[in-house]
Amino acid sequence: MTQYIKDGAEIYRQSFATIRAESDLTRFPADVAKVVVRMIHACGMTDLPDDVAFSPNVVRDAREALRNGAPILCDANMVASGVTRRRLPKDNEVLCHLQDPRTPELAQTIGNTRSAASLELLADRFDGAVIAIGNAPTALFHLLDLIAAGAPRPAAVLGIPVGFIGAAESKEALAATDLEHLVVRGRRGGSAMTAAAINAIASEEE
Ligand SMILES: C/C1=C2N=C(/C=C3N=C(/C(C)=C4\N[C@@](C)([C@@H]5N=C1[C@](C)(CCC(=O)O)[C@H]5CC(=O)O)[C@@](C)(CC(=O)O)[C@@H]4CCC(=O)O)[C@@](C)(CC(=O)O)[C@@H]\3CCC(=O)O)C(C)(C)[C@@H]/2CCC(=O)O
Repeated sequence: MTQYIKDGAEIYRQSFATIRAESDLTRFPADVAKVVVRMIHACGMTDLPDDVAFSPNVVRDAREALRNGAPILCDANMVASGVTRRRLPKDNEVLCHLQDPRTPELAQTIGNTRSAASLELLADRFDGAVIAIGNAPTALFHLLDLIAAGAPRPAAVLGIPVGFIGAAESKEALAATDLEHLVVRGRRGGSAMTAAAINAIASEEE
């Protein structure tokens, strides 16, 4: 029989110990460090901390919002699917409107992607929400434009889209705002990493 670790809790324990041994987390406050550990866990890149930028209250404010029942608004179903529901403190709604029948038409009307349109359809839920962008740079750009134009302000924005076209630029644009935010600078990001960040914020347990 092949020998390997079969105990899920032990796998997690050893993973987090390895991440903490191999990553430099010293510049992060304890609450942000826990989030970054879980993001590394989702992508296997122990140099990820070099690219993480954040506002000081992002974890505190996002956590408090979730405890008050705020929804989590996502740009992709992959992000929404990755959120572990049992970690959510108030059985919070996790919403993605990509499949909403109104999305393709709105995308045509605004001349943008379906990802951007799907987020616009959630604008009446922005107030105090936690917004998680893990895939689409256009969704993040559009979110910032909507807020600049007067849409309600979310409690926090996790801006972690991956890619080559607009990903780095959209995250720099978010980091330049006064919104509570966490970003991974540059091309790296993705739905798994973003869901992991939400999961870490939702519950303080590792
Ligand atoms: C340009 C797009 C990018 N997508 C990337 C990577 C992945 N996307 C996957 C999937 C299944 C989806 N991506 C869409 C969001 C789709 N992707 C785009 C768009 C064309 C435009 C977004 C943008 O540039 O801002 C976007 C379509 C749109 O009109 O918004 C998706 C909706 C496409 C679809 O299935 O219709 C779909 C989302 C599914 C969901 O709801 O979860 C991948 C799994 C690709 C694959 O199939 O291999 C992958 C997942 C990456 C991740 O971790 O999330 C990029 C590389 C991010 C790229 C944007 C940047 C770039 O440089 O091109």
